[in-house]
Amino acid sequence: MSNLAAPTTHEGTDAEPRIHLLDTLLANMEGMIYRCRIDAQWTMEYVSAGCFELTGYQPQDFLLNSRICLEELTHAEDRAYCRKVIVDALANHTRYVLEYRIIKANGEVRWVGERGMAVTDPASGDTVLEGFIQDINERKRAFEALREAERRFRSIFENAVEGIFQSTATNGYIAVNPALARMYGYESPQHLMAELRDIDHQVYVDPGRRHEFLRRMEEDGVVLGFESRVWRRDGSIIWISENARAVLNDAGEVLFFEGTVEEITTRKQHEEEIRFQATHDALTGLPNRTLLYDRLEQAVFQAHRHGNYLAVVFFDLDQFKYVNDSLGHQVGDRLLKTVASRLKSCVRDADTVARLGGDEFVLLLTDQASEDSFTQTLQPILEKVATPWLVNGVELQITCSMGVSLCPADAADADTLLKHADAAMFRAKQTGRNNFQFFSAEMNSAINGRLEMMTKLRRALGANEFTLHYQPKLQLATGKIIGAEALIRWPQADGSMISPAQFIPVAEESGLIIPLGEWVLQTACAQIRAWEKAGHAAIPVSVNISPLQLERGNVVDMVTRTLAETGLAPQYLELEITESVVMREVEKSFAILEQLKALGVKISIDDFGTGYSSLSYLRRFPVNTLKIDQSFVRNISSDPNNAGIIQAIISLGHTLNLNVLAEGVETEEEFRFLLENRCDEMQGYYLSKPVDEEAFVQLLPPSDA
Ligand SMILES: Nc1nc2c(ncn2[C@@H]2O[C@@H]3COP(=O)(O)O[C@H]4[C@@H](O)[C@H](n5cnc6c(=O)[nH]c(N)nc65)O[C@@H]4COP(=O)(O)O[C@H]3[C@H]2O)c(=O)[nH]1
Repeated sequence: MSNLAAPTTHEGTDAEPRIHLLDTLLANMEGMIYRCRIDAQWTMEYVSAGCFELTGYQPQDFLLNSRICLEELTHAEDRAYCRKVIVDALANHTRYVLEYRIIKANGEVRWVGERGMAVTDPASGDTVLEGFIQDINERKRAFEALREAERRFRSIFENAVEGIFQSTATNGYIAVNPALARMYGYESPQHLMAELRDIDHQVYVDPGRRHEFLRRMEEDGVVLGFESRVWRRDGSIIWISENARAVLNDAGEVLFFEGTVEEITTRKQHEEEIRFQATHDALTGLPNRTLLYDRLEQAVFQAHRHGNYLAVVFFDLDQFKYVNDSLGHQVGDRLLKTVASRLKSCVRDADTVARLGGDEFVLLLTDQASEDSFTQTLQPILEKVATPWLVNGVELQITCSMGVSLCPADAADADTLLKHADAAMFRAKQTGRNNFQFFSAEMNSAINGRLEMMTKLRRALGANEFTLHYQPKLQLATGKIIGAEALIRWPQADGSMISPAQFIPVAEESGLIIPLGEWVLQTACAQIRAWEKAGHAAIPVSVNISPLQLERGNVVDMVTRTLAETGLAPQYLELEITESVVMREVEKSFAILEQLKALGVKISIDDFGTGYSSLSYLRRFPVNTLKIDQSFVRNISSDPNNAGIIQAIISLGHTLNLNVLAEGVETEEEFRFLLENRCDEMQGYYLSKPVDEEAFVQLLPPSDA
């Protein structure tokens, strides 16, 4: 052993080659083989050549501590540890294994690994240590880096806000982090893993959810944004979103799944709120038009499929506008809420009560075995809605009208069913309200008739097809014609006339009454001026103002403009407003009438006696004339009630200093009665039917008469 620093003796020549081999091996070995004494310096007796590579010192530097000793070479902080491990091994007669730092000759600190054992020197009989020291700096550094990375990842795992899990394909968890345990309501990850052994049933609320998770995993190897409802430990339910992937082995087999879990309950609640708002009515919480259509389409589908009946009920409160106008919107809203809950209480859970807006509701009654069973549902609704309710200590009552269309009998699609139910509701209103009507084919033709009429009306207005007739008014005391009522006429190509009773309601319904009414006003005013200019005595002409004109059209502006355009003095224009319209919106009507009065035009209340005017209102209203409705004039002799009513109206009118006119006077008898009862004026076939302008002009007295 040429580079052995200590002298060694070997007996026998056959040992030479072995010694040579050992020499070579020891010299070329990475690391240092040593023999040392068990003393304070670990005094070296033998050090192999690898010593230089390992420490930067020559083997001779160590031998018998000539320049440096092993104790000194060892990093000061590790010396005690090294000594303890060795001493313990000696005591236990075992090998020792150490990892510690040395300080090389150039001052560099490096990690080394050492293993060795105590041996007895056969020559001296002393116990010495023989061992091997190797540089493990790189391995140690890699290990440290790994440990650091592991520590960092564990910290992320432990402290993440999101839940993190590893789970098996067979329904159990391998690892979960504290966030997931908290999210699912468990004390710790350990508790969660101990208790949740069946993810399929214990975690997911909706059956088949785990199956879906596994299906997607199998298909794509990942599951992204997987939203589910899951149980918490206390039985409550939360929404979660999972992102997960399959971890595979080299053979491509699934080892486990790992992923993250985010709680999204609040987001889901917001989404749910937004969805609810988009599909429900804010005031009553009932389904709105959008949701109604959805449900209706489904119900139609089901009715076809199962052969059951479906009823679509159009529901509208009677005179709801009065409640709103007279008691205010707050009371109106409360009423609508009350109605909504009453309606719900009358139908089954599977049925739908929706609000379309205003006081319009739609009911979908499904799954009925026969058409008759609907009647049994609707009758109680009429009664329930009409039950009085208390508002600020005052008892109020409101009724409703309903129209019903049936699927499949009346229509097979949602739109037509709704349209038919609406038509039937219209009929219920016409037949005195507080009732329900089933749709009939004849209603359908009425709707079509109305639609056709609307189109024709619009065209006729553009083509200026209308004309005015005038019906004279007679002053009973003098027998003189003192005015006229302008009445619209719609002559047809065949010489016939369409009655205003037919087309005025359609014009009202379509809004066409606004331009039509303006045309009437302008034509009448221009006509009076023309008569005047032609040398006839100027007489006032009255024009009918429709409810919609009063409600929507700006009547005051229209009259002001027309008077200015035609140059007519306002006292020659009289506006006839129906009593029921005035009474419908008392305050609004009052304001408009005041402004009209200020313009100087006259105002008469048409159809008086049919609209329940109260005396106090009449006194306030700036009107000139009460026109007794023709229904009272008719049969005066045969019906003493009518005679009494007319006498009462005349006397009331005179008390209030108003002019009283009776319309629809057809007979001498009626004429005499009115004369005797000091009615001021009359109008009717007895004197003249409404006639065209040329015929009317013959009735007019000359200007100096
Ligand atoms: N049986 C009978 N009827 C008599 C007698 N005297 C007059 N009449 C009719 O009674 C109606 C009186 O007009 P109204 O009550 O305002 O009722 C009017 C009015 O509400 C409406 N109307 C007519 N022209 C206009 C108009 O220019 N504008 C508006 N908004 N409505 C109009 O149409 C309704 C019907 O008008 P008309 O068919 O012209 O019917 C007129 C008139 O021809 C009589 O002695 N016996």
